[in-house]
Amino acid sequence: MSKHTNRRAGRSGDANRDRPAGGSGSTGRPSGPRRQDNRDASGRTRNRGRSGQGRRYSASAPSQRSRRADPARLVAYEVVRAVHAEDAYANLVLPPRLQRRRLDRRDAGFATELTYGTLRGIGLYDAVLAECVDRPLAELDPPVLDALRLGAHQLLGMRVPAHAALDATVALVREQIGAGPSGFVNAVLRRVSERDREEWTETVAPASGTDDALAVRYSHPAWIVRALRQALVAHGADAASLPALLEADNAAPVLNLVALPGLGELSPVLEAGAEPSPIGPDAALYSGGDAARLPGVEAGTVRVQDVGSQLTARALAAVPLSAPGDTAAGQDAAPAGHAGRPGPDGPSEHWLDLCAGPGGKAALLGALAAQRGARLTANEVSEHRARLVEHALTPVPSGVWSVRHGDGRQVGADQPGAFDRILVDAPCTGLGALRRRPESRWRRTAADLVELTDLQAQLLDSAVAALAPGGVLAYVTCSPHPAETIIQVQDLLHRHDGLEQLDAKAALQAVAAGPLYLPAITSDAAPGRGGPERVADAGRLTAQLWPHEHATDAMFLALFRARRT
Ligand SMILES: C[S@@+](CC[C@H](N)C(=O)[O-])C[C@H]1O[C@@H](n2cnc3c(N)ncnc32)[C@H](O)[C@@H]1O
Repeated sequence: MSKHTNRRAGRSGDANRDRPAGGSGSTGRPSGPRRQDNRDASGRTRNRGRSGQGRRYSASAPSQRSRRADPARLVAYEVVRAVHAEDAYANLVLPPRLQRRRLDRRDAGFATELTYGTLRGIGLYDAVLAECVDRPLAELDPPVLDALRLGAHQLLGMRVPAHAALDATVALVREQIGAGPSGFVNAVLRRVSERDREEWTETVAPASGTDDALAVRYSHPAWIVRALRQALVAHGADAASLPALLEADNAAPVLNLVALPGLGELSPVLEAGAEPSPIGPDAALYSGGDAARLPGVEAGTVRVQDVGSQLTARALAAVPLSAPGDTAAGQDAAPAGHAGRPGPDGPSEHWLDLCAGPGGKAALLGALAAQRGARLTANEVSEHRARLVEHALTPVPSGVWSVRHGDGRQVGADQPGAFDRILVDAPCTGLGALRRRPESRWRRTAADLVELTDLQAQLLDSAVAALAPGGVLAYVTCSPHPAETIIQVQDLLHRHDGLEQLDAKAALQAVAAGPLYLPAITSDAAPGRGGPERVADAGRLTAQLWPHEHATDAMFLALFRARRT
C-alpha cells in the first residue's frame, strides 16, 4: 500500500458515507437518509429540495452560510453534471449557460477550460482520486464525484493555487450538494493537493508503462490507446509519436476559420488578431476567444471549421473528372485549373454531399460550386441537422444548392449516376476529433465500430451507384481507425471493380497552402485484406492528417473515380 493509500479519505462501512477519514476537515454530517435512489425519472440527479428524491443535506453549515459558489465554477459543475446525468453534450450545453450567468470573457474562458479539461481528464483524475478515497469511486454520490473531478482539474490541470481550488470547490459543494459532503470533498482535495501533476502521474501511471498505463497517464480509454497505436502504424506514421497524439487530444484546439471562397474576406479577420493558417488556403487560426465577434462570422461568410476538414472538401472539388474518351486517367489527382466549370455546350456539374449535417463542408463546397457554375445537393438523414445544413448554406447563392432530407443509403437507388462529385463524410467513431468533443472518448466503445463500419459501407455503395461515369468520390472520416479507413477502402475496391483509386496525398497537398507531412505507407505496415494489388495496396494512396502533426483533426481522405467503360 502506498504512502497515500493509508491516508485515504472516507472509510468503508463509515456510517456517514461521505465523511473523510480521521474526521479532519469534516464540516458536518449528512442530514438526510443515508442512501436513496438519487435520480429522478429523467435521470437527473437531485440532492436537494424534494422528499424521496435522493440524499438531502443541509444547504450549509451555519458558520459558512456566506460562502457561495462562484459563477464560473458553478457553470462548469452544471455542465459536467448534465453530461453525466443526462448524456448531454458539453459543447451544446456550455454556451447557453455561459450566457445565462452573464460571465465576462475571462470567467467564460475559465469555465470553459474547467469544464472541458475536467471531462477530458477524468481517466487520470479518477485514478488519482481512487488513491485518496478508501472506497470504489462508483460508490460515491455522482455529484460529489464530479465536484472532486473539478477540484482535481483545478489542482492538477490548471495550476489554480491549492487554497483557491479547495475553498471554491468546497463552497460549490456546500451550496449545490450540502454541508456534509463539503467536508469530505475538502479532505479528499487536500490529499490531492499534496502532490503535483507529475508526481501523481508517476504514481498512478509510470512513464515506462504499457498501453494501459498510457491510457491513465493521458486519460484515454485503453481500447482507444490501442486503436490509435494501430492507426499510426497503419497510416505510416511513427508509433513512437503516440504520446504526442494522446497529449494533443487533451489540448484545447485553437479556433480554425475559413473565409468562404468568393463570399468571405479573410483580411478583416487577420486584422482582428487571427493568424493565417500555414496549411489552409483562406484559413486562419484564432486564440482570442469568442469567434462570433469576428467580421463575417455572424453572416456565415467566415466559418469556424477545422483546417483538415477544409482541405478534404477542397481536394474533392479540385480533382479532375475524367472526360468522355479519356481512358488513361490513372491516379492523377492534380487539380485541373478549371475543374467543375461548365463546358461550352455541356451541362454544369452536379455535386452531392451525402452526409452533410451540420453543414461545415457543405458550406465550403457550396461556395466552391458557386464559383465553378456547379450545383450542390446536400443530403442529411436527421431533420434537425438538415435544418443546420440549410442555415450553413444561407450565404451561398440560393440557385446553387438544395438540401435533401433522407437516408443517404437510398440516394444511389433514387438518383443513379446523377452526380459528378460526391462527398461521403461518413458517421464514424470520431477518434480523430477527441480534443473537440471532450466527453466522447468515454462514451464510445469498440462495439460501436461494427455498426458504424457497416453503415459506412452502405453509404459508400450508395454513393458509387449515384456517381456519374468519370465522376469523383471522396471518402472522409474524422477517425484514423484502420477499420473505418484503410480496411473500409480495401473492402470498397473489392466490391467495385469500376472504381479507380486516386492519389489522395497528392490531391491534399495540391490544395494546401503549405507543405504537408504525409508519410508513405510501407506494405508491411498496411492492415491486410489481401487480394489483388489495387485492393491490397489501397492504403498507399490514402491520406491521413493528425492533431499532433498538422494541428488539425485526424481527418482521413480517400479518392476514387468511376471508370468510363
Ligand atoms: C461526420 S458527420 C458529417 C459532417 C459534415 N460533413 C460537416 O462537415 O459538417 C456525419 C453526418 O452523417 C449523418 N448521417 C448518419 N447516418 C446517415 C444516413 N444514413 N444518411 C445520411 N446521413 C447520415 C449524421 O446525422 C451526421 O450529420
